[in-house]
Amino acid sequence: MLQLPESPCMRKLVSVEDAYEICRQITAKYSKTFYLGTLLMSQQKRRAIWAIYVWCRRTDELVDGPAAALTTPETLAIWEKQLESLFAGQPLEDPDVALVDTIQRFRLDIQPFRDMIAGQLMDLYRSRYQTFEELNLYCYRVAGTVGLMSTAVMGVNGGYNTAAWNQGQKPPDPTPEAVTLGIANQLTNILRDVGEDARRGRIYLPLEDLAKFNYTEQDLFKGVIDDRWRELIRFQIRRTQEFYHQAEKGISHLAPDARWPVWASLMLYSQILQEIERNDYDVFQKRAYVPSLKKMRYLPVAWLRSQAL
Ligand SMILES: CC(C)=CCC/C(C)=C/CC/C(C)=C/CC/C(C)=C/[C@@H]1[C@@H](COP(=O)(O)OP(=O)(O)O)[C@]1(C)CC/C=C(\C)CC/C=C(\C)CCC=C(C)C
Ligand SMILES: [Mn+2]
Repeated sequence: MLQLPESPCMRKLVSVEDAYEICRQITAKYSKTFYLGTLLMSQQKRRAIWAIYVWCRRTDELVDGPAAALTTPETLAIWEKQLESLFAGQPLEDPDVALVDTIQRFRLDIQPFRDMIAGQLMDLYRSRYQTFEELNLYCYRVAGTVGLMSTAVMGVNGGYNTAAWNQGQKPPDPTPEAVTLGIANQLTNILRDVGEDARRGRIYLPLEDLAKFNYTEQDLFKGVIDDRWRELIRFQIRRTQEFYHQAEKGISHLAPDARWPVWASLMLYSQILQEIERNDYDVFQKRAYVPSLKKMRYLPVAWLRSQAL
């Protein structure tokens, strides 16, 4: 379990180097897929992504972790005050030392961080989404924001303006696609975790979609897998794949050294959708995951795409 501040006291904090090492270890422990992606980046960018990852993970744990029952809107308000302190250059805990360094090096914007806290707040008072539009807003807040934070670190295609024919033109902005990839990842996460969420009384699939396929909340809580369910999930998978497809178009506008890691994480994470199909849409009893060996096989394909597309 990740720790929240015991008390933001006057304790001496670790060095910047040690703080990044703490963030590396936490990223490696909690997310094999994203950690693998960061290993394909330059040292400076990869460390910054670890620092961001740890802040995001800790924010998520406030509402999703083992101590979530103790979290109130007030807890999130305190967390946001702590965030403001980081942006003012004042770390309060060891991993924050790395994030403060990252914020300053990459001139990060505070807004996506605030938006993510707003997303976690939604989890405190909502356990249903009526429409896809409502779900989309939630997904932007908890995951599209990660796309914005990461893109600020990874950088855009700097070579664009140096080409004579591009003089005076702005380089294409990949941030909409970065948000789209975050949303695609979150939609995938929701499909993978339907059973786990149902056991906590939560349904993230839009209720309008359940109705469209004549599948009820009671069916979902009972874990009914039949043709209505398969059609419903196929529909969700297709929609999510469209988000991935849209996101792919932005990758060539990222800095060249960021394209391989992003292609790799996109391909690995979207592969979870195929695993759900392979499990015959049983997301109640089985957790769809991509085996490590298979992940490795995607790396060269991701590399080829990063060079060619
Ligand atoms: C390779 C790279 C740049 C990775 C970014 C790593 C990073 C900073 C991840 C933060 C993840 C996090 C802890 C977010 C908190 C909210 C949350 C839990 C969101 C879900 C992530 C996955 O969580 P989980 O731990 O459940 O995953 P697994 O158990 O390991 O499966 C989310 C699904 C959201 C993840 C969203 C992203 C990584 C954003 C992706 C977008 C980009 C990297 C921008 C790319 C740019 C273009 C132009 C396409
Ligand atoms: Mn969560």
